[in-house]
Amino acid sequence: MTEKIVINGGIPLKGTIEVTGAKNAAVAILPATILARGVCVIENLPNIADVLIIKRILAEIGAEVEFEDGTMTVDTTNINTSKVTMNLVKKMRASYYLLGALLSRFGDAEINLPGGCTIGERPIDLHIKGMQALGANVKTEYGRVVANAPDGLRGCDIYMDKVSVGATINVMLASVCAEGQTSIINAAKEPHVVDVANFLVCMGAKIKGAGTDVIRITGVKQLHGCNYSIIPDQIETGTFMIAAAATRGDVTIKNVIPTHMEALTAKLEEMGVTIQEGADFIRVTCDKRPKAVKINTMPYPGFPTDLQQPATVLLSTAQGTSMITETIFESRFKHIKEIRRMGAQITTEDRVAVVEGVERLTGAPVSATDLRAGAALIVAGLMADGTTEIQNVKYIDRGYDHIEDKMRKLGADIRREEVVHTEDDDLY
Ligand SMILES: CC(=O)N[C@H]1[C@@H](OP(=O)(O)OP(=O)(O)OC[C@H]2O[C@@H](n3ccc(=O)[nH]c3=O)[C@H](O)[C@@H]2O)O[C@H](CO)[C@@H](O)[C@@H]1O
Ligand SMILES: C=C(OP(=O)(O)O)C(=O)O
Repeated sequence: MTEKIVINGGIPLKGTIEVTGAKNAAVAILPATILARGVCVIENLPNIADVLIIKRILAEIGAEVEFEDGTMTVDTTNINTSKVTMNLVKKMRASYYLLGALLSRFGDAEINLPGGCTIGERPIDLHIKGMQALGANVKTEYGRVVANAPDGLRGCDIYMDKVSVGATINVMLASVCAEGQTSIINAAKEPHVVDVANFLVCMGAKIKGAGTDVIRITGVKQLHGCNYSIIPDQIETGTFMIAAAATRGDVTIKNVIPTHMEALTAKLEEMGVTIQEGADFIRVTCDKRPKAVKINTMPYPGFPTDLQQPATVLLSTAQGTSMITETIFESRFKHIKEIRRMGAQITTEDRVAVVEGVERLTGAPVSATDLRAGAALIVAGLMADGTTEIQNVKYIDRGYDHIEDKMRKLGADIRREEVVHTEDDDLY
């Protein structure tokens, strides 16, 4: 069934909501369970499409998997293949983690090249270079990555040419049971990188330095099952913070780690938005048009690229001219074409967007091109006068756990409807 989200905007969001576990930690930790000899119980998982896809992939390769109320029990003891070539793999980015985990456990792996949001070219050369440095033969052919390490994986120093979340985590997965010590130099420091490292340590791995530029891993013989609870989602938290400011609302977001939000909090404060923090909550209050600011996306602890799209929408009604530079992904401005339909005044050149703040946005039919573009359009619909209809909801469902229910709890007039096709849809 194809669905759309319909929003009657202009209502300030007010109240309290809780965020769920982090998508980008969940989609790495679930493949990491392949490394365990035993049962892993993973709590605080978001109920999102990407998690359900990994669950299906794990089940198809022989794992026993149960998922209920945010907790997944995974027993990977009887996985019977290191070949993961079903179409599901292409539906998400994080399937690249199957490569590191299967190679580590079986000494070989074959996976379809991953999919994920179309926000740039997104090569996986650093993942492959990392596996090769550990002693694996890796080739890409017929849309698949094929790797094997007949002599086993051996620890070494791996210098990352770019800071990459995926490559850092994948090399961690491949090296935790390699012989000797591996150092990942110029490693990514995102909260989900640290969460995956903590999970692996809980399984018996020896990892030091996660969250810094250099991660040192001493290989162990094998890992065991464990119980683990995923960290709160930094990007879901940020999306709610932005939506609160964008609708001139007053929202308390619970179950968060405020230090993960520092880059966004600083920018919101610079815009004139009031932020209050407690040990595990953030309250965002805004009663006027924010001030224009400059944003440069950067690896953590810089401003996250995943929040650039919703932030652009917030700035579309700021006072003054904002400048947003997207340094991570070369095609992450696709949402701008859509929010221009809602009255935003934004020009782009290469990786820079210049946002001339307008008084208000107006509702329009729009379409999500990727996950955070979809989240950005929800924020736009909530702040706009009139009705906004967002098509391609499937992208939003990849990463947000019942977002419209949470927004409704904050007073938003938002609903999901089935798309009824008309003859016009078939014209071209
Ligand atoms: C599932 C997951 O966790 N997705 C996140 C992950 O994506 P992902 O792991 O794909 O992002 P990376 O951190 O790897 O990408 C950073 C940059 O490095 C480039 N690059 C990456 C790998 C590689 O082998 N070669 C290469 O050139 C990418 O094209 C990009 O320009 O981190 C991104 C950056 O925080 C987030 O936007 C995504 O939400
Ligand atoms: C880009 C994202 O996801 P993925 O890497 O899974 O495509 C995202 O979560 O914003």
